[in-house]
Amino acid sequence: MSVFARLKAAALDDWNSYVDHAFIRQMEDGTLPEAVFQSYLVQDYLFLIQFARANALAIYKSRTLDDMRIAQTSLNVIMNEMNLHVRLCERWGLSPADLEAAPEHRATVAYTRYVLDCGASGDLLDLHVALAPCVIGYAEIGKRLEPALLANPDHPYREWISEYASDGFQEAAQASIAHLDRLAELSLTEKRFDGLTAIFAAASRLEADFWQMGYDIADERRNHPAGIKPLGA
Ligand SMILES: Cc1ncc(C[n+]2csc(CCO)c2C)c(N)n1
Repeated sequence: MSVFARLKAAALDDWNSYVDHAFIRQMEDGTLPEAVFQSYLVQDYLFLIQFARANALAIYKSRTLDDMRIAQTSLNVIMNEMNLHVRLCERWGLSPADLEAAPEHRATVAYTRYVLDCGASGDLLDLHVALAPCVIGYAEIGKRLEPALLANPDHPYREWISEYASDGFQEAAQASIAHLDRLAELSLTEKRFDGLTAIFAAASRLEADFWQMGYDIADERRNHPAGIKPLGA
């Protein structure tokens, strides 16, 4: 059993609250309101900037060139992934500069700084366990949503789904599962497993909160159309 499979089994409720969130179900059947998706995507751009930093931190925390290359590859994947955000946001009249200038929502701050702190205060295994729900979860979600895309080529979220269902992302997730096993061989003890499960469970819950944030920003906007500017507007 891979370390990832053990972590997922140990934190299954938190994992499911993330990969089976209402946001994913509504995306699957195409009923996710566009305003919710938009709010999510703007924050996700800001999230990716911080995750680029987390991968830079992974290079700093690496002791071998192999570990460095893995973080470097991940950084490249993130830079590519941001093109999707730029492309989709352009259609709503938002430039990359607009995206970068958007205020971070508290859910974005909570998740990204939590991961960065796992890496700053822990070792490379702690950091990669904190990063695992992000990489592996999105690949699992992409695969789950792929049939909806095949059934409807005009699916409103086709670009997003095909990005995460793509071979590139599926391979990145497999590489991440294998890398966790290699890191664990060096430093995972049974005593450490509970602490790593706590990190994995927390990151999964923060992913679930990230989906929820899309609805919260859209609600805040609806309730204060011209008034108080909500966080992450
Ligand atoms: C909230 C949130 N969680 C996960 C991802 C997906 N993701 C982020 S970085 C990366 C590749 C790193 O190797 C992947 C797959 C996202 N976009 N937004």
